Order: sequence, then C-alpha cells, then structure tokens
Amino acid sequence: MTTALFDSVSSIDWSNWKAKDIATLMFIIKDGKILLIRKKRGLGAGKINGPGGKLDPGETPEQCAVREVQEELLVTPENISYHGISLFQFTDGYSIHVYIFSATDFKGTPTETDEAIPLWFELDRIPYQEMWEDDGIWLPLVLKGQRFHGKYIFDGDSMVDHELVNLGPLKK
Ligand SMILES: Nc1ncnc2c1[nH]c(=O)n2[C@H]1C[C@H](O)[C@@H](COP(=O)(O)OP(=O)(O)OP(=O)(O)O)O1
Repeated sequence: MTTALFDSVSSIDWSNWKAKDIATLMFIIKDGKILLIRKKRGLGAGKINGPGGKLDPGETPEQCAVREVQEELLVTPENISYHGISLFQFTDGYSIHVYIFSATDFKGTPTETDEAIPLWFELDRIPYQEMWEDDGIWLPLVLKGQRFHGKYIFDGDSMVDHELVNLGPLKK
C-alpha cells in the first residue's frame, strides 16, 4: 500500500515549497468577451484554458505571459494587470507555480497555431466544465478585477483540496 504524500493543502509546508515548473496564464478580456484557447499540447492538452506556458530562463513572468500569447495565438496583449499566483501540487509529486495576468486590449488577429485554437466566450458563458477544475474558483475573481493567492492539490485531473485568499482589487 502507498500513502499519498500530498493529500491536503494543510499537509504541505508551503514556506519551503518550491515548484518543479514556473508558468503563466493570460486572459484577454475585451468588449464583454474573454479570449480562451483549446490547448493542443502540453499539460492540460484538450482542455479549454487561458493561453500560457512555462517560463524561459531569464524571463520575467509578465514577459513569459506576453510571449506565450504571441506564440500560441499570434497576438500581443496590451494594458496588462497582474492578479496573483496559483500553486499546484499534484499527488504524484509534480508541482507548478502559475502567475496569472489579464489584459484589456491586444494587437493582431487571434489565429490557430500548432499549440492552440482561439475561442471567444461571453463572460457569462465561460465553459468551466471543459476547463481545469480550479478555474471556476478563481477565474471569476479575474473577471471582477481582484487579486488573489491560491493553493491547490490535484490527483491527476481531479482537485482534492484548495485554499483561495482574495487579496482585494487590482492595484492602480
Ligand atoms: N490546474 C490548472 N488550472 C489552470 N491552468 C493550469 C493548471 N495547471 C497548469 O499547468 N495550468 C496552466 C499553466 C500553464 O499556462 C499551462 C502549462 O504549461 P505548458 O502549456 O505545459 O507549458 P508550455 O511551455 O507552453 O509547454 P511545452 O512547450 O512544454 O509543451 O497550464
């Protein structure tokens, strides 16, 4: 019998926790719609999510978030805000630290690439059932212009525990 090392948020010493990967997500929200992607490869392939991906060496999180949208959808986000972080610990030992951004404008035309299919949704029709389980917890805070800090335990695709702290409105 094996014992899960990570079965709840409280079972982890977060002050000494260090993720295997660091990544970003960027949500472009314009004219009452949000630009999401159907992810074609990488972690979460097949799901709907915001565009994003892992940090390259020497990059800041914001630089990564912009580059990933350029690579995945051939557009450049503009007027960017930083919302906070989501820390994901998987029961198999994998972990990822994700910085979350939004933008109210962009340059270019969202275009399908090898990595992603662009999809626009009305803000009250976000397809949470096709997204990571945690997205329904914190994406509403992005839409409301809030900052937050979240911790999540996943067993494969299933969220087994979470803790979300709302840090209030975006800094001006
Ligand atoms: N649970 C959850 N909810 C919402 N979003 C995510 C998760 N887990 C995640 O990993 N993510 C996001 C964070 C990143 O944007 C991607 C994962 O990065 P990935 O696409 O694998 O990174 P790339 O650098 O684009 O991929 P490769 O080049 O390594 O293929 O998912």
